[in-house]
Amino acid sequence: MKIKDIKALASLQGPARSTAERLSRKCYSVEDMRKLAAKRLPKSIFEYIEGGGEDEVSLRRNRSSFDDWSFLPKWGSVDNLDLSITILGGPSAMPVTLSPTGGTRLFHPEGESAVARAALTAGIPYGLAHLSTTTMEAVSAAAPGLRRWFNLEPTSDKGLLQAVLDRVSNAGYEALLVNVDCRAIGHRERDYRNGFTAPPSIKPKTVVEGMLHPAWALGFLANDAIAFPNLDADIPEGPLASSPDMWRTLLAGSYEPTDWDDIRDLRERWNGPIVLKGVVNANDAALAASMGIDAIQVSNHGGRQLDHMAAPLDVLPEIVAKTAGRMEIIVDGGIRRGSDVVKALALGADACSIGRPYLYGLAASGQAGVEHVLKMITAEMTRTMMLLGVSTIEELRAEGRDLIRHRNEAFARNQPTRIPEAPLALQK
Ligand SMILES: Cc1cc2nc3c(=O)[nH]c(=O)nc-3n(C[C@H](O)[C@H](O)[C@H](O)COP(=O)(O)O)c2cc1C
Repeated sequence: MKIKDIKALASLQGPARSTAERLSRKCYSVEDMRKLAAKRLPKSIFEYIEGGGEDEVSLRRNRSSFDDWSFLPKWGSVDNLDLSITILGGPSAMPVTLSPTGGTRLFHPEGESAVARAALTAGIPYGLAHLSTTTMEAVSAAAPGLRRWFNLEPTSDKGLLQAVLDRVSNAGYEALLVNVDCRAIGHRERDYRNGFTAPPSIKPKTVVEGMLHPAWALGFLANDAIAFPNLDADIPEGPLASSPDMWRTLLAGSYEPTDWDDIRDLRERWNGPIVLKGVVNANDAALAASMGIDAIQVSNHGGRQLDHMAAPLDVLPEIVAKTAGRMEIIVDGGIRRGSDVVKALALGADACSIGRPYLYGLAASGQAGVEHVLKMITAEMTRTMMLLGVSTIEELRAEGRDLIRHRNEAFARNQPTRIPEAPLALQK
């Protein structure tokens, strides 16, 4: 080889000029971003994101359910590939939304505002947690123009409920995401073992963890203490931010609708769309549709609540059949690739939602990290649809069941239809 050939081969890269460029050089998947987040965060904080309830069976199933489905691509032209959809009466650049996550400033000082700006850049809706660490008004101000949904933890006190609904509406949130899977808090044993409290309390272990993760610790100490300001008006006992037991206090029950009457009541009070989040039971989905609920988010809370719960993808076909187009269906839990979104849509979902993937991005690199995660998912969806042979989401959903097959279905098809006769020699 001549010197000039070697020179042509050597592609020396200069230093990255922006965080986005740095990420695009070293982060090719959500899993890569997860590893970056794991390096940046103290173990107890990272495991708070990662963990699930009890033995984490729901958590693992969420992921494995996607591996059970295989693609059957079709050959044909793919023109003007378009990922955009209409969901809850408005546009989204792709069939992905950002699911609410409480305590977000624990992971990065810019917290929910950074997530909101990234969602705006990507052109997709963001569901803000009632237990967010930034006020709903500040998130609105950070990303005007963003389609904002609010994750309501309803209270049985109707006066208080109405005050929260008025505040949510005044702050420009168009839809409510109402939890129906949090009547008790899941037993997240990683958190207990790690001594995780929110806000983090200072123990010798916390100091050591902070020293080992100086970038996180500096950001954490230089910014406002973690608090849940959306609750300020409605928690009579004062600043929950100072109580290490606040998660348990909050989720002990008083914020959950006790039954369907509360959902009916909410339907009458709120003019915009309502999404029930945490439905996996097809009968509940049908009941919600009959009450004029606009959508459900089929979800097991990312495996963080009830363990041994069905994976959303596994129950999706049944729910789609039972609701028969009467409501929109969003699916979350275990989505880590654009191809996962394509699978859920092929099975009849209208959109998917993600939690941990965008938190990994946020923890690793703030707004740029969330944007990079969304760019990767967009690129993966685009590539998957191209290879599958579909150009639009409408086409994907219409042809869905012909383009995807469950492993048990494939196995059943390959089984002989009758038991073969024994060879003559053995019949005697
Ligand atoms: C750290 C963390 C906090 C969460 N907080 C909330 C919350 O406040 N309200 C809620 O409805 N769901 C919450 N979720 C669940 C997500 O909205 C979503 O259902 C779940 O993360 C989806 O699964 P995935 O993380 O595998 O994408 C939280 C999830 C995580 C990881």
